[in-house]
Amino acid sequence: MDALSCSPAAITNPRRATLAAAAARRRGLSCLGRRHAENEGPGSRAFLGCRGIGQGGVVKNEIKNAGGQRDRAAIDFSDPGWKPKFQRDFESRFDLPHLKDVFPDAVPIPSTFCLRMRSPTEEFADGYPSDEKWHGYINNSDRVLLKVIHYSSPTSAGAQCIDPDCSWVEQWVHRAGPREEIYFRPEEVKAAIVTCGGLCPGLNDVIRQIVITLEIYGVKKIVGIPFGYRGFGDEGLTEMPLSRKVVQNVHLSGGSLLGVSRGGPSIPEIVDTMERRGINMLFVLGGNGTHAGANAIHNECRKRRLRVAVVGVPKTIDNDILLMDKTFGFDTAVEEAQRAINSAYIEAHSAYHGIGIVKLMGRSSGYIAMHASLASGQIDICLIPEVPFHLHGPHGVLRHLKYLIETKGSAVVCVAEGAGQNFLEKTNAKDASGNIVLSDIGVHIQQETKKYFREIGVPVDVKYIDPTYMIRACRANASDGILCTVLGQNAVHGAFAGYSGITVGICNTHYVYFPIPEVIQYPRSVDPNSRMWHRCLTSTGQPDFI
Ligand SMILES: Nc1ncnc2c1ncn2[C@@H]1O[C@H](COP(=O)(O)OP(=O)(O)OP(=O)(O)O)[C@@H](O)[C@H]1O
Ligand SMILES: O=P(O)(O)OC[C@H]1O[C@](O)(CO)[C@@H](O)[C@@H]1O
Ligand SMILES: [Mg+2]
Repeated sequence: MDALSCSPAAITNPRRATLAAAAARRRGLSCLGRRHAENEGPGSRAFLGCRGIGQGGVVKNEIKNAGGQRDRAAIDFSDPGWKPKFQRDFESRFDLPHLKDVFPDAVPIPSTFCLRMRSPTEEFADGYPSDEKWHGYINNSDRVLLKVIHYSSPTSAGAQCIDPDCSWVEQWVHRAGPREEIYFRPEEVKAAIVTCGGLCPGLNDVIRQIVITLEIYGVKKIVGIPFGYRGFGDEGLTEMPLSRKVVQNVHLSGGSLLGVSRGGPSIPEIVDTMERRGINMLFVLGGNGTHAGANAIHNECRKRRLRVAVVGVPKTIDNDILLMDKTFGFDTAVEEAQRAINSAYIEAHSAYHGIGIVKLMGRSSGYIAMHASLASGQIDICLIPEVPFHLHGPHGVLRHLKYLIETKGSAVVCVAEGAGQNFLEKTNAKDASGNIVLSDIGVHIQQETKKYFREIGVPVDVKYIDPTYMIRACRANASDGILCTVLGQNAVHGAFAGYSGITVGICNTHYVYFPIPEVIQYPRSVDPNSRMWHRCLTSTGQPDFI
């Protein structure tokens, strides 16, 4: 069935095609679309069949477009001018909010960031230093291409098309980096850094780079807000003065120098505190929730007409922020997960009928589980939230485990924490930030596995490993260290350039700024029709579990 599911035979034989389409749906493939494409030729019908788009020329575009966004507006593809209109809309969506939007008369000054001649101890009594010959700045009009694959058909694996013909539509986003003109005088800046949400490898590296870069601009007043947004509400939590000296070695250990938290004060309370303390540059390190907060702080500052720059740095081992190649900490988490997987493999391999089960983080996205499975090459079954599965029944995970025990003698399962929540009783519990507290799928699979093999009278030795907090409390690896360095520096450049309500990211290996709302519309998740998920299936050799 698997072999047939997208084969030409499935396309020409209607019964097989039905079976194939069902199998493809289970895997999240676009086989149905391919069948239509073969029968009716390429173009809009194929696109309709593939993605279930509505009738007629005006198409309610519910798919993810090439920017990874769910389109909000209906696009009339019969209009020959739809493409430039789309691009204009895209450009305005990705335009970066700037202080000049609120203060049109704001006058920039030449940048104080110059690598040739800066001295961090310099005072500005005699004017700002400058080096007109230095060409290290980014032009405000520099752009980076958001998506680089031209899919020739919606049926291509992982295709993200805007229109039925999958036309090539260039989508440009703003290049990050130092600008020649800046909108803050360094001696008037009080910069604050806050780290929110769960821990993530690299937080200290980013804090360190923000401090170092601020000092190179000439900023003297730099503080850390203790324990996330909570530090803005609790007067007992005092600001931590930061300098190059303080942060020099912080990247050598994991965690956050400043501490983290979930929940905290309301947005007006946060902005009240910022006003009271004279904070006019805020660097916010966190995930989706933190960025929603950062954007709300930015809006509140605008409402109050405060000259404040709020800049985010996306932090999440889950890698669930839209549009970027990856978030910092993800690589390290995947690498650290290898240790747990390898231990589970050795335990399983050394035991008689050994089964190893490893649960990895990933509330709604299976990136860590998928990448860790791919990297290790030791996983037989990878289960992620994006791909439904059965535990029991002829196509269930347990039946496949029996097959693996019979044929290989051992097996290793990697499950993301958000997978298979439908099997578990909902707790209805929420954390301080309002995130649903998930039930433990790892423990459930462990129990069901033991029960199943007991019932069929096959002895197995099940070992369960939950390295959850170990994979995010460690220090950043080299590749994350570099990513953190660049993101931290760019966050400072963005703030000095006068942008606010933005975040930094890596996009096709280049560094960019995004308006915050564009990256937090919903959590980024693994596309079951992506080449990466297909590669994972190829590597594990697992069948559909539906
Ligand atoms: N919609 C929102 N508006 C304003 N603030 C928010 C919002 N969602 C969350 N926050 C605040 O942001 C902070 C972090 O949120 P959350 O705990 O969801 O972590 P996160 O940033 O998503 O990171 P993680 O990836 O670790 O979950 C909390 O202090 C929370 O109160
Ligand atoms: O136990 P905590 O600290 O609330 O964090 C758990 C959550 O943090 C995350 O790692 C996100 O950072 C999720 O994968 C996980 O659900
Ligand atoms: Mg979150």
